[in-house]
Amino acid sequence: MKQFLKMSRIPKYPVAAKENRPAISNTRNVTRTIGSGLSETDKKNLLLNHTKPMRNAPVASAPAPRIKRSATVPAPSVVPSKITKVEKKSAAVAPKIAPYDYKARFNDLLEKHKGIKSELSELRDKHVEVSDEYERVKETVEGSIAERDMLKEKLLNTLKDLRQKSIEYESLKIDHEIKKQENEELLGKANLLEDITNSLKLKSLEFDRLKIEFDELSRRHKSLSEEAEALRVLTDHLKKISVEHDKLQLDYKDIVDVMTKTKTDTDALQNILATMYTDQRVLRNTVQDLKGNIRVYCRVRPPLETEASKPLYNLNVLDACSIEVEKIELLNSVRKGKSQHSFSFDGIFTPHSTQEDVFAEVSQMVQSALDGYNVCIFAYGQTGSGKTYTMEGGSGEEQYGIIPRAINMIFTCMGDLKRMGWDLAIKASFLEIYNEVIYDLLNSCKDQVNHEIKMMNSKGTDLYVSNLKEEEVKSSHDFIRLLLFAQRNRQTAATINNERSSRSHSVAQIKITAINEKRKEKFTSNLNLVDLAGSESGKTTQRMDETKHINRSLSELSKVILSLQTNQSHIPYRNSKLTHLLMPSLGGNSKTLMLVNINQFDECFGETLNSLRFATKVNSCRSIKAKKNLTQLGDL
Ligand SMILES: Nc1ncnc2c1ncn2[C@@H]1O[C@H](COP(=O)(O)OP(=O)(O)OP(=O)(O)O)[C@@H](O)[C@H]1O
Repeated sequence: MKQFLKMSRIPKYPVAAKENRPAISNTRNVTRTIGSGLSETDKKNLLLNHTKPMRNAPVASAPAPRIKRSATVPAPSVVPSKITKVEKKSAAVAPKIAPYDYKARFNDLLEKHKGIKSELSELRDKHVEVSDEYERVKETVEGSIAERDMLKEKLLNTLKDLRQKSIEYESLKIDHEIKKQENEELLGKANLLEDITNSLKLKSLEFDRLKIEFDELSRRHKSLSEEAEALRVLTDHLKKISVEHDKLQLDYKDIVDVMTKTKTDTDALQNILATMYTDQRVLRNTVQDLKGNIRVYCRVRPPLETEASKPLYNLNVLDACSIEVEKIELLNSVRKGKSQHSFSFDGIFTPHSTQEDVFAEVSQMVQSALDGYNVCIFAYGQTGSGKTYTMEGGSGEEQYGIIPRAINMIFTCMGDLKRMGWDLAIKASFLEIYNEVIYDLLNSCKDQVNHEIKMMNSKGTDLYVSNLKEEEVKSSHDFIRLLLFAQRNRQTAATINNERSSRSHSVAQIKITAINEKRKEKFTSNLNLVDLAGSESGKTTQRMDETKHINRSLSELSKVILSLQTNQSHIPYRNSKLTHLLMPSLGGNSKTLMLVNINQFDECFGETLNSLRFATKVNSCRSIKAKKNLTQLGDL
């Protein structure tokens, strides 16, 4: 009932607006209504009404705090009637105070006032709490409303955007559709293009192949054109040749006739030539026979530059064949006075004579060897008189001595002889006789084998040296190579044995074999080219043995020549290796040429006289006639 009364006294003013509230102490009714007028359910409803809009109210609806709430509060006019009823009811319950008892009634009222006052105070506290809560809720609601408004705006914007995007999407969709169509169209075109590209590729390959074929054909065409041009030129040329051929055939017939006649003439001429050559040989031989089969020439060596200061004896060349040597002895010497001697030979070579001059005379002897005679050419004289220079010569063709010139001549004449039907074979050997021992100069082996002079046949007309190397020579170059090899071998030996080359006889043997198949003739001849050891007497005992051998072989040579001169029945060839070896070249069936080499030095006057005297002796043996070694092939 109390509560009901409290509720009926709810103030007319809205509770939320604190500042607008009237002062509680001024209105007793209002205080009472607020302190006890609200039930718990009302309070809850009141709270819910304030909070509900936050959760459940639509965002768009604005809060309506006071006006609506105040509307829910019962109008003040109604409240008095209700209070009246309540007072009536409570009056019925409370002990009845006598109306006159004012004091009691006053105390009762005081008590009631106190109760109402404490209730009012509680209500005030609660009101404050509720107001605070309300303010908080209000703030939250306002924040939520602002947030809601913001979200609403955002939502609106988003919706706008969405609408815009949707429009754009629609337009994009349309675009996409268009693009899709276009893409499909393009795909179709691309497929078409791919087909076209593929077919173009095939065409390109075909084109390349055709280009290669075309190039090949062009090249062939070009070469064929060139060939055709060449053929055309050839055809023209052939036409000309054909015309010339016809002409030549006619000429050929004439020439064949002429050649047949010429061949007959040539044969006749060849016969005449062969006869003439034979006659010439006979004549040459006759001349040589008349000149003598042993011929002697004297050669005077010119002093060398290094010898310019050496005193010379007088040497007068009297004519082409005679010289006079003269030495005036000093007054204080043992042999005082003038020593003058004259000598005559087949020819004199002065210090000015060249190698060519010498060979011009000697070549007749080489010719004799080519004509089939055995020939021996030897150089005699004291050491250093120019024997080796005369026989072998110096370096360079101009300085060539008799040996290289002889071989050159043989090979030059070989061509002429071949034209006359003679085939020549040349063999060469080189040996050295030192202290009566034969050394093979073509054998470079240090272990020297034993060499003996032996007879070729029972007649004893031909000799050979056992174990001697004999090389076939195909050209003068071959021969020069062998000559140089022999020279080197001789020099090596000379180095081992000092001055051996001056103290030994060196022999170059050239064997010529000629065959004329047509005339059935054959001959062999030996050309011995000898560089004798120095003829002077030994000056030291160390050289005595050598000198003995040299002197012996030279005196044996002298003896042989003298025996031949005096037509002795026994010729002592075998007394020395030298004479034995030269037997076929010195004997009746041979031609011999001796070159006596002399110096013009005063100190050599004695040895010069000895050499000239020996040469004179040899020169006097000229009576025996040489015989050609010719045989008929049938007799071989
Ligand atoms: N007619 C010449 N003209 C120029 N120099 C020459 C002539 N004769 C010889 N000589 C030179 O004189 C020197 C001696 O000559 P060579 O060696 O031929 O003498 P040799 O009699 O053979 O001596 P040996 O008996 O020692 O062998 C050499 O240097 C040679 O070149």
